[in-house]
Amino acid sequence: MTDDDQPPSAEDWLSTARTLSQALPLFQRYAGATVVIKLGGHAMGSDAAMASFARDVVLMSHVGVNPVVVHGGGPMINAMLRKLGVESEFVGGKRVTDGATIEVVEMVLSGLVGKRIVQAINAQGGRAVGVSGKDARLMICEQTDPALGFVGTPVECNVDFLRNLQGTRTIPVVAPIGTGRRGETYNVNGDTAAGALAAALRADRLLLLTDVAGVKGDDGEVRGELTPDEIRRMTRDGIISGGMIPKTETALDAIDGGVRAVVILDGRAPHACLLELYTDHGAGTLIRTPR
Ligand SMILES: Nc1ncnc2c1ncn2[C@@H]1O[C@H](COP(=O)(O)OP(=O)(O)O)[C@@H](O)[C@H]1O
Ligand SMILES: CC(=O)N[C@@H](CCC(=O)OP(=O)(O)O)C(=O)O
Repeated sequence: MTDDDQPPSAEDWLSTARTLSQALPLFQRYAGATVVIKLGGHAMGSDAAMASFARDVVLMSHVGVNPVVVHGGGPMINAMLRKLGVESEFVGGKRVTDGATIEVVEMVLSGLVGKRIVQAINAQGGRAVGVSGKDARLMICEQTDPALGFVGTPVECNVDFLRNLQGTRTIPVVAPIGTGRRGETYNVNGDTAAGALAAALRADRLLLLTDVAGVKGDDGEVRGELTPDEIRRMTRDGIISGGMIPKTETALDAIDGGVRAVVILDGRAPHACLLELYTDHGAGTLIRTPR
């Protein structure tokens, strides 16, 4: 408060107290829950948008949620590969990753992108640490397909390490880089990594933040809720295609693996995560098995 500021009046205090007492039961909703948030490269906007995302994650942590952030960074990898003159192509939504490419992928994800998120969260008063699937053998992978080179599928996730961090209210920020049993480095699709970690943690929610408002039906309208059967039918009919396929596949695998519900939502929308968790209408498309 500066010398010129008036202290808040009793009415102001009362009004704030009323708002807080209304908010408290709402925040009980996810107290103690584990929420895995996948922040895709296309959902990472300006510094202001990143700060807003970070504020939401810190608020979640303050009200008792255990957030685990898993990030992508495809566009940032593309930019660095271009600068270095390294060609790369995607097959089935995954980057064909040779020996030169994996070095750039690891450098960009673990170095640039991960630390940008860590710094943003810490600047908002949170305590974040950046790790990759290599740290504490968090994500052991096998090669997905020899044709894709160093692309890995997680086969073992040692999440005790994440639980220990949660015990000290530290927010893990995970880069989707895995390690092989013989010490290889693997590039893991960010959605796949988030789904595998969410399943291993038996997370209450997996939020996949992307650049569309949710999963759209054949009329172009975003569906508020879909069941795994509806997702399978829409994929068969070609209504779900392109970059949405790895997301919905991740959602189905995560639900099979014990995650209670998955939400695909627009990470560029202000307070997307808070709106999803703390409003009755939620945000994006909720995917879960019918109760
Ligand atoms: N049924 C659908 N509903 C919404 N988006 C879809 C659908 N089918 C395909 N898409 C495409 O999937 C894209 C999201 O995937 P992608 O761009 O790879 O996301 P990210 O970079 O966040 O991982 C959307 O921008 C959209 O073009
Ligand atoms: C195997 C594979 O494709 N890995 C991704 C990892 C980053 C990622 O998934 O980033 P987004 O979430 O921003 O798309 C890649 O190399 O681009």
